[in-house]
Amino acid sequence: MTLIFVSSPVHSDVLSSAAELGTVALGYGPDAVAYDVIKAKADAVLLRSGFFTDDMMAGSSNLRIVARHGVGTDTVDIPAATRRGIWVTNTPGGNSRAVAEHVFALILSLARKLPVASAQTQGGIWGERRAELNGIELAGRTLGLVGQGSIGSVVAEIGRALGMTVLVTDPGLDQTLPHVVPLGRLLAEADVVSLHLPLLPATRGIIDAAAITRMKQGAIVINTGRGGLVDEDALARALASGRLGGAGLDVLDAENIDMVTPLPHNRLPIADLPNLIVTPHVAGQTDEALRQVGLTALADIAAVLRGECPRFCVNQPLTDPARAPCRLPAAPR
Ligand SMILES: O=C(O)[C@H](O)COP(=O)(O)O
Repeated sequence: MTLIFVSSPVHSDVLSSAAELGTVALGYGPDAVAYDVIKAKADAVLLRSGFFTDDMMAGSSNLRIVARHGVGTDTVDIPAATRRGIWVTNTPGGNSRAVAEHVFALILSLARKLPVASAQTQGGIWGERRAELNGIELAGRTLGLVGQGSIGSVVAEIGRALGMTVLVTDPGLDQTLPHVVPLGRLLAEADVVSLHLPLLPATRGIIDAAAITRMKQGAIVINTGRGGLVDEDALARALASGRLGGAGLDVLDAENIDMVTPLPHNRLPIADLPNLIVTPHVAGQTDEALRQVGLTALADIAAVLRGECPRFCVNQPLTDPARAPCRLPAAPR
């Protein structure tokens, strides 16, 4: 009997479809089972947040596929999977709209100081401190996107619809396009800088103290990509001093240590700042996106279990039985 391990909560439609493919073991909830306990029997893993390491693959002798529920594959040891004959897939585009809308939820909340306004009002302060709540309008302002893959493209579309000028830094785009600019120019001109990049050695700390000094006074930083793209200490200093106007973070560097519980010391690296909003890696978490992403991941699990190539493979397992090579997508964005 086929065994599918589902690491973290997924859409109910995804669970019922998974049950049609085989037995489902859950890594969460009242019936939670640790992966190590079932690893010898698992045929497929549907992986949400959390790591999937070489150690976890060792002893997973039936395992054919680790299907990432999402775009980023930074939590999976892909070389180990390739070596061990395990497919790794992801779900590009499935949560782009959800993440892009979350980007604007953060931008608009910061632009209109909604967290402070709501806290004051619910705390019984109605009109007397309204002057502290003056906001800014987005129309006519410049939105700088560092990276423009599938998510960045939707962010750009929404930004333009709100009357913003969009600048993009992305080495993968045609550099002669008028809105494609070097990072230095983007930082100098953008009122809002939004990051849409994978975390790589070259992108770690792309928004650090030096980058912040190049930004406009009062600019807003949004990170829904990966923790570690922003130097959180430098960001906290710039928010506290008023050098930056606000920041919205859906991801934290601590997630790169422990994705599931990224606050191991019960301490947010940056906190208690009125111009900061932090959300717990939920930008892609709408009902629509969860369903779409989960079903896409499951379709690739079904394909691999049938002996077919998955649609969204990010590796080509070395020891997979001979078959027509799958077309590998471009590097993850
Ligand atoms: O990689 C992604 O697309 C996001 O980080 C969401 O991932 P998740 O489905 O594991 O929450």
